Amino acid sequence: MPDFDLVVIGAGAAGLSTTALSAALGLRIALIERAEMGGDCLNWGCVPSKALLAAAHAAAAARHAGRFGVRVSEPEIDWPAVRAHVRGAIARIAPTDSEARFRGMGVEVIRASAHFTAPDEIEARGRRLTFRRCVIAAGSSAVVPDIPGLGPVPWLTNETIFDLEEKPEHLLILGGGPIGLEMAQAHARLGCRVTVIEAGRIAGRDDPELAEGLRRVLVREGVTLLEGARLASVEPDRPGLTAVLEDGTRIAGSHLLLAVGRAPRLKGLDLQAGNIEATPRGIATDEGLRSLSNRRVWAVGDIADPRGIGPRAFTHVASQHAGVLARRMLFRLPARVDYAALPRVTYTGPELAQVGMTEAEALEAGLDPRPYRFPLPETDRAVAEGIEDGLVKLVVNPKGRLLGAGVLGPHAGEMAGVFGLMIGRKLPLSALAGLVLPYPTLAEAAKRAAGDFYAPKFLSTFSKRLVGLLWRLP
Ligand SMILES: Cc1cc2nc3c(=O)[nH]c(=O)nc-3n(C[C@H](O)[C@H](O)[C@H](O)COP(=O)(O)OP(=O)(O)OC[C@H]3O[C@@H](n4cnc5c(N)ncnc54)[C@H](O)[C@@H]3O)c2cc1C
Ligand SMILES: NC(=O)c1ccc[n+]([C@@H]2O[C@H](COP(=O)([O-])OP(=O)(O)OC[C@H]3O[C@@H](n4cnc5c(N)ncnc54)[C@H](O)[C@@H]3O)[C@@H](O)[C@H]2O)c1
Repeated sequence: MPDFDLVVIGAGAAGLSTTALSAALGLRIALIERAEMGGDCLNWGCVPSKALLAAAHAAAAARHAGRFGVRVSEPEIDWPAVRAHVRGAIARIAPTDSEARFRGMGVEVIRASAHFTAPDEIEARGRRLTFRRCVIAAGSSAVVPDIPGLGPVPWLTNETIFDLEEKPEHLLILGGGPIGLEMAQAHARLGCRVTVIEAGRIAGRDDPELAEGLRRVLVREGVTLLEGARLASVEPDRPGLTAVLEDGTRIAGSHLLLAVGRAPRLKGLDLQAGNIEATPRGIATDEGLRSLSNRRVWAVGDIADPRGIGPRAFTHVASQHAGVLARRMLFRLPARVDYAALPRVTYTGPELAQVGMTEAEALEAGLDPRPYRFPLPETDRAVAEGIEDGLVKLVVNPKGRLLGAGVLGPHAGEMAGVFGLMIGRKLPLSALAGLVLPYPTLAEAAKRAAGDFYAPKFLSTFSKRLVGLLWRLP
């Protein structure tokens, strides 16, 4: 008889969702966490970044109030108070992820580092635990690239940037993905000089038209974006550092944030002892998240690398994984991860939201996509609120099925749910085109874009003739 029905390694978003579901269904569980309960999302990811952005957006709103006839002077940034707001947001949410809450569910929470000692055994804090099933939810951490001179430079990652006691004077950010862009705008709006060094183009996974709109906003707000730029080396300075690009450009900065992607936390798990196969992208699983080599073991969240699909580092994916696991591992029903309707949002102002495929991805998949666009500033709500940037772009197949949708606009992430529902439930585009939306809302742009798909048929010569004929009837 094993010690536990289930051992979960990692109490981040993925491990906690899995544990909560399994505990509610009566399993005997050990949850092992070596650092903070709540993992990256609560402590060093989503929550602190969104809290910092909220402070930054408040500063931007104050700066722009003048155009509505509301005059305020340049906002003063009280950095310790901003930090207190960030810490406060974490503290407010922490009880939900706490050891006490999970102990209350009957879970044994062990605060230690876990590693495999056998295919059905784990060791934590010198204690050996046997299990019937094990779920690896050890997450990912920031990639630290091999850059000459990086050693002596005090670089930052998401695990340290939220603890800076003083506002950075000139923040250099390596990488223009979601982390780089969110941190760039947050710090720029809070009064720091910011330079982003991006090897490709910013928001490289998002639709280029939407990324272009975001680029304009960031540049207007004073962020220096160096795209197609390669960092050759860094040199320590007192204070700060100098970044040297391959073309010889030298940029002096006070701090350097590394935001060039994530790597799965495989080290220290002793996967070999557990007979668990892994790739550099994570634990190799089937599409239902079960290890390919050890059938007692499953992987969820950032560390899972489902075959042919690959990892996706989002908190909502961690919850989706827990749902797949519950169906497959607990109820033995067929279930697999499916990202066809997956939303992702970069929480800049404006937000950049993408659901499902971009036009380029649909083209690559040979789906003959048709793009339909509507600029947000053309909606009455945008006019009333002085919104000058934004776009809705729908990617539709020839039969009128939504394959993907992108929105650049204020609170764009709030529109993502509707698109996710349409793609996930395979609703025809007419469902969106015919939707009665409250007036005036920015979401009307999505309805107008959908309407353009039907406009040629609706306004055709045939339709006009038909109406003409019907009009003559008594
Ligand atoms: C700056 C930033 C902002 C983000 N913003 C968003 C956002 O707005 N929206 C969104 O959806 N996603 C966001 N993400 C991504 C999101 O945070 C991750 O996808 C999510 O946290 C992954 O959850 P996880 O449980 O897989 O991993 P983690 O949260 O990393 O949890 C894994 C846990 O396992 C523990 N662990 C590791 N190894 C061991 C071991 N051997 N023994 C015991 N414990 C171990 C770790 O200490 C950790 O607590 C952001 C990420 C970052 C870095
Ligand atoms: N709002 C959100 O949902 C949110 C926010 C932050 C992070 N995340 C998650 O975390 C993941 C990681 O984010 P990220 O921004 O670190 O990684 P990323 O992989 O999304 O982007 C990294 C960027 O760095 C660039 N890059 C890589 N090496 C470089 C180098 N040597 N020099 C210059 N540029 C280089 C890449 O071209 C890319 O544009 C995201 O993909 C996402 O899944 C989500």
